[in-house]
Amino acid sequence: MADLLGVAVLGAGHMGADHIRRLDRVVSGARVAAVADPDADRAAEAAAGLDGVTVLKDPVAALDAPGVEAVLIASPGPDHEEALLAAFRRGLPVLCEKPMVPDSTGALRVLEAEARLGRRLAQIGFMRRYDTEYRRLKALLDGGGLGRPLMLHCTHRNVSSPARFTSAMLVDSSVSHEIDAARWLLGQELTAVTVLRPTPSGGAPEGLLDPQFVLFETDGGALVDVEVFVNCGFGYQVRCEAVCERGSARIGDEHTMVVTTAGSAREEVAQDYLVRFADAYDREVQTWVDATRRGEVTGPSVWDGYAASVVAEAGVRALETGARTTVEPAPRPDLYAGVSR
Ligand SMILES: NC(=O)C1=CN([C@@H]2O[C@H](COP(=O)(O)OP(=O)(O)OC[C@H]3O[C@@H](n4cnc5c(N)ncnc54)[C@H](O)[C@@H]3O)[C@@H](O)[C@H]2O)C=CC1
Ligand SMILES: O=C1[C@@H](O)[C@H](O)[C@@H](O)[C@H](O)[C@H]1O
Repeated sequence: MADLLGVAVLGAGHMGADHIRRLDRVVSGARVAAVADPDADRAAEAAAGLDGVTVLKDPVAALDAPGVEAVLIASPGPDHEEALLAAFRRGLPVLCEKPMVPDSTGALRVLEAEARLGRRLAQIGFMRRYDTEYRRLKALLDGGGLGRPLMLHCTHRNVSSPARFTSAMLVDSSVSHEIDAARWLLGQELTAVTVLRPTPSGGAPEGLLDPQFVLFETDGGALVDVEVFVNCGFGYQVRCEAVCERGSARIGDEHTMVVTTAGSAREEVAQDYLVRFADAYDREVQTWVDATRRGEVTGPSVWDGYAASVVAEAGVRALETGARTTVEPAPRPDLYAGVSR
């Protein structure tokens, strides 16, 4: 391996451009070796000023560009499967943004492909596992001092949703974070889901079912509820309160700045995930680079990505039918026994 890990970044949109900046200027031990985006202008803009980088339109060709030793996938979710399978064929380590693959059949193909290799190559971008507040909550729950967790109450609000955001994406893109966080925090699998939909907000685009109220049941007898509201208009708010037998703990209120002026004080609310989770993304990518340079794969696994897709797909069916829907995952391959829960 070269002194710096050569990374191909596929997709140079919001997340891809931010990860390119991070690889170039924030994390140590890596460099951007290739940038691919079908939108050539976007790729060129994101790669501007970087030395020794190949800029292409074809994401698969980027994997064969000079100096590429690892891949960061930041294309839209439905494009992840092709990129993951192409990386696996070349034996390249991957950090893949969430959702790993939004449809569970495609996610299963990726799971089976990695299991056939017999070794882990991919880490999935559930960055909340690297957030300081989430890690404190996880340590508290694991410590057992508050007793058994009974419920998680979660809030996930975005100022506005991107163009082409669908009602299903509130579940399989936005709530995919809570699905992973709940599995990780509780160490339990989500077994059933119900989605309720109030009259949509007047601030939501025509036809978008926003907000939604999602209720999960777990195999450990806990309940997880999520208010997801992606056009709330006022701020990016992600909260989680764990209610346990002997106490409760809440995260999500810390990321703020209190501004005092002219006789009053007001709290500023982060406007998007790039601000709220900046530290988490930095830690996630640094951890991935360090592990890759050691020849290891750590963090959320392809099994975690698959599990999130199966749960989210049941959630989308629950949204469409209004019925409580059970989650029916494929068996967990031996490769993932005991991995990162
Ligand atoms: N971890 C997190 O908090 C977040 C994760 N994401 C995830 O990051 C991924 C990208 O999302 P955004 O950057 O917000 O989308 P975006 O729409 O801003 O950018 C996507 C880019 O991918 C390009 N693209 C389309 N097809 C491609 C392909 N086959 N190969 C390579 N590039 C392709 C598009 O031209 C566009 O430039 C998604 O999986 C999304 O769910 C997005 C926001 C936050
Ligand atoms: O992953 C993300 C986006 O794709 C999603 O659209 C947002 O709702 C989330 O807050 C953000 O973290």
